[in-house]
Amino acid sequence: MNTTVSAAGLTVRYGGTPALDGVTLSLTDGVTGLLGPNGAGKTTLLKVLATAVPPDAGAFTVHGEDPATPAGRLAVRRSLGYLPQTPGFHPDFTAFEFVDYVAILKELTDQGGRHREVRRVLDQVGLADVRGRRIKRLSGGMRQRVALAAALVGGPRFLVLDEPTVGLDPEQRMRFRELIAEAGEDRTVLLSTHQTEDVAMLCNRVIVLAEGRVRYDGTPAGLTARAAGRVWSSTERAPGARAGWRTGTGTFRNVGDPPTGADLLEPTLEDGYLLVLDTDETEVAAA
Ligand SMILES: Nc1ncnc2c1ncn2[C@@H]1O[C@H](COP(=O)(O)OP(=O)(O)OP(=O)(O)O)[C@@H](O)[C@H]1O
Repeated sequence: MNTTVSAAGLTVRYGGTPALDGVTLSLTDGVTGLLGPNGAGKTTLLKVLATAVPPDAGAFTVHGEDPATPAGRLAVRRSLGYLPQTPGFHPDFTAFEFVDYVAILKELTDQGGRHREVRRVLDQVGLADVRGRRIKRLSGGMRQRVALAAALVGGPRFLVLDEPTVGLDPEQRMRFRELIAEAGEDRTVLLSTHQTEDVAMLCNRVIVLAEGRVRYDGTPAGLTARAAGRVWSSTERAPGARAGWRTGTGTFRNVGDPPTGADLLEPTLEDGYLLVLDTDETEVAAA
């Protein structure tokens, strides 16, 4: 598949401390999940790729455009949809007014066409019925959908989503998965999340970031496979476990180094993620 976003050596330092430490990656169309512990640098990476923060070192291109140049930056911004971690809503705006405002910033100048586009994206995220309601009167899940509509307006080819499913109930999260999967069918989506389940269910690729560096870059199945033979069940707390807890059935579920003859269980992507964070090794699948 064609590379749409290509980055090499991206570095951002805050007061000398690197938040991003030489990140190299390339993205294609589809949904790529970005996982990492708190403070790993996920939001910083997304801000750089969304051209909100310039890197201190390294470079990247989006659809061949280089945002280090003024013309390239404009071209990247025109093809970008960004859902930030804390969308800056004006609470007195209605859902329609907010998305329309973002559409104006995205230079959709023809009012008739723009209003049609705003109605289209609000419809797409299931907010057609409440588009005239003030944002302060919407639920948290509805506000997230307004933010997604704002990211989708204008049909961007590169979508950057920073924890879009945080705080959503299971039904809303499933609805979001549908929308994100749909968006990824014909564009590049980079999705930062703490929900390993979201990554397992909708991403074709996953990048794990820790301390500003890429620790894993490959398929979700490959990340899950990292935990093969390393998850087991026991009746007592296991000393070799990196993590272990008593489940609802009364037995312990352990992840780590099992004893010989242990009762092995099917690993999940979360198990693989946990074990990747435990090592200093880096695994990057061939592009
Ligand atoms: N504006 C800033 N000034 C100083 N330090 C910052 C700033 N923004 C981020 N950092 C630091 O950079 C590091 C990476 O932060 P970042 O927000 O990118 O991580 P994250 O992976 O998104 O974390 P989380 O999962 O908690 O959202 C952290 O140590 C953070 O404290």
